[in-house]
Amino acid sequence: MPTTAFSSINFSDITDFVVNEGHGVKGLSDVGLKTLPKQYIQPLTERITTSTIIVDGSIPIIDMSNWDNDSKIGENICDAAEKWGFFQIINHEIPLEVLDNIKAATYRFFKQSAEEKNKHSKDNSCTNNVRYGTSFTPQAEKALEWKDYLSLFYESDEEAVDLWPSACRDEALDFLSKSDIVIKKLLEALMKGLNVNEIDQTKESLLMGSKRINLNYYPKCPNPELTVGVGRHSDVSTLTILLQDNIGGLYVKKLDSDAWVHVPPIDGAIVINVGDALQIMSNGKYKSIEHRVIANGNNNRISVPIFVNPNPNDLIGPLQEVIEKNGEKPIYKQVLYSDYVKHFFRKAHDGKETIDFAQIN
Ligand SMILES: COc1cc(/C=C/C(=O)SCCNC(=O)CCNC(=O)[C@H](O)C(C)(C)COP(=O)(O)OP(=O)(O)OC[C@H]2O[C@@H](n3cnc4c(N)ncnc43)[C@H](O)[C@@H]2OP(=O)(O)O)ccc1O
Ligand SMILES: O=C(O)CCC(=O)C(=O)O
Ligand SMILES: [Fe+2]
Repeated sequence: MPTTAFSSINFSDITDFVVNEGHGVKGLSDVGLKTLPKQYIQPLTERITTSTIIVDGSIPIIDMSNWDNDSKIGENICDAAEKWGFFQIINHEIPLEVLDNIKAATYRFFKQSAEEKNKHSKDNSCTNNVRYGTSFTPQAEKALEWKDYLSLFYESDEEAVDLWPSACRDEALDFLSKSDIVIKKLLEALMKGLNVNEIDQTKESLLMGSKRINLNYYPKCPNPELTVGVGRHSDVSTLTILLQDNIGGLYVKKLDSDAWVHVPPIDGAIVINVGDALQIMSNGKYKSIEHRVIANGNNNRISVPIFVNPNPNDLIGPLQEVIEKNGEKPIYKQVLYSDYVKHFFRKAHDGKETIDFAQIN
């Protein structure tokens, strides 16, 4: 439990309590706050309303079980990446136990005291590769988001053993390593769809040269209709492999529309989405789609995305094969991937605007 009693949290101290002292929004939720602090009230335009939600469409569900014998699975993956930018996979061969273990580890990490978690905050962490935080970029946001997170950038098992929090380290490493086979299958199919038939070492670095795993915690929220769990954004990854629990609340923007579609939790499924890096490499063929998470008034929710990324030192741009073999005009320029990511992290969530950084004007 937080050391500060509910009655003594002054509203002007909220940011200090949540952000600086490391209690997070979980700390606010735990003390039974009845009214959403004003710092979390989002403008009307950023709240999801029933008028923008559609119920007559849903992202594809792709069964991976017959991968070795059925080339249609690869085609369906490419189709989903073009038309939705999002899909769910089932029978993906990541053991269910690995998924259960990382969910339990997420709860274990966030159940710790603020003092323990805050050892990994931006100011206190002894490494940039481990970061505990809240909202997205509190210093750049006009309204905060109702989410705490732990973000772990993978360098090596040895480094993780030394530096990642023991509450979740082994389970996070296991989820990362067990997801590798399916990540390679997905990338193989997506490259085939671009007429890239071989993933050599240079391509492998570009497509999956770095990985980051985030543990997201969305505590029960007073007045959830006034705020968001995560604001509208697209991921800056190549691909994101997302494990969500059974609560729901992730919404995806339907291509070329203003409608938002719910991503229903399916036991044992993994949600896959195309990130900006793959949209850029495919010269816009695969879509990195805006998505967001609502806050929930009744339940806590967790999710665990693995962001599969280029290497930070890679230059990313439309792949040569796409331009040469397919005879396309590039719509994006070459940018250093770490510059792209820094641009993303230094501003508040702003929908699809990050990609303007790479657009040829
Ligand atoms: C948290 O809520 C989120 C997160 C997301 C994430 C979606 C993704 O797609 S994450 C995948 C990102 N890709 C990578 O991490 C791979 C490439 N990595 C890099 O290039 C570098 O590791 C780096 C991320 C650029 C950091 O390099 P470094 O040299 O350490 O640069 P800094 O100057 O320290 O950081 C730059 C800037 O970013 C902020 N920042 C760094 N890491 C994180 C992080 N894990 N979470 C949040 N912010 C981070 C850092 O504070 C710096 O900002 P300043 O204002 O302090 O200058 C999607 C949705 C969410 O809600
Ligand atoms: O929690 C979720 O379902 C999605 C989170 C997300 O979009 C992210 O962490 O990038
Ligand atoms: Fe995301």
